[in-house]
Amino acid sequence: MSLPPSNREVVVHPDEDATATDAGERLITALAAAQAARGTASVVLTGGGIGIAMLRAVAASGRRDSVDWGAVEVFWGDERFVPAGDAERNDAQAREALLDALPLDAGRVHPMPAADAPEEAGGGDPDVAADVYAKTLSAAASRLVGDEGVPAFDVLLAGCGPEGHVLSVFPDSPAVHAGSAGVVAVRDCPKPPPTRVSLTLPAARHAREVWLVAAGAGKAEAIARAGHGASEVDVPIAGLRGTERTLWLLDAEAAAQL
Ligand SMILES: O=C(O)[C@H](O)[C@@H](O)[C@H](O)[C@H](O)COP(=O)(O)O
Repeated sequence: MSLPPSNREVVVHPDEDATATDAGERLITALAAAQAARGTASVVLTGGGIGIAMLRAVAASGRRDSVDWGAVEVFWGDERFVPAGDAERNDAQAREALLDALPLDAGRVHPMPAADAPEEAGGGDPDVAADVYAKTLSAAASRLVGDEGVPAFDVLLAGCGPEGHVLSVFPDSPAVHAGSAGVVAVRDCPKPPPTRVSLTLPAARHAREVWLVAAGAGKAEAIARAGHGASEVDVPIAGLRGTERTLWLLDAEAAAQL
């Protein structure tokens, strides 16, 4: 049984659009505040409908340029292990929704290896891809402050599935039993595509702020179970916890059973 984080806040919105818009505005605020405090900012992006919708909200925001995007480090919490540029890739969807419109420093954008990358860069084998990304995180941890080889990300974003998965960590899966902070290969994922690369929950917990962004009645039961003390093995949502803040941005349907 995992204890609900004492630093968890829940904000409920009327609908999915309002949730995505608020999440986008909050992300702008958080990244600008991190830069004011530390000169740089880091964000871990995710995939899924609302994970991408909130990036579109950032792109459309009149406050977008309050962030010095050239000093933002971009990571992914999980990725589908498919060829680069495949529309199924979370980074491809993020680039189309927001990143390609921003003056980012390409050297600070860290996509997870694609299935067709060169072998030594993680292509062809998701376990090698996971190891390559773990090295990427370890190098970043020396720049961005962190321990166990994982940066103290300023904001880590996560969506969730109807059974409570977050990132590509599913209930009672090898990934959810990975007890250390790291990056793992995910095979036979219940949500297609079947092969993925994902941060473990302990790695996600290195983030200063962890935000769950979710909408729709289909998420309500898992969110309620996580909110009422379910274990992270049974409901991985329950394992989302930031070192400073845990924020759930939900629409009314997703929050209905809390
Ligand atoms: O690669 C992925 O698919 C995501 O990382 C996944 O964790 C997603 O965030 C949830 O499944 C929610 O997706 P929806 O918002 O589309 O329901």
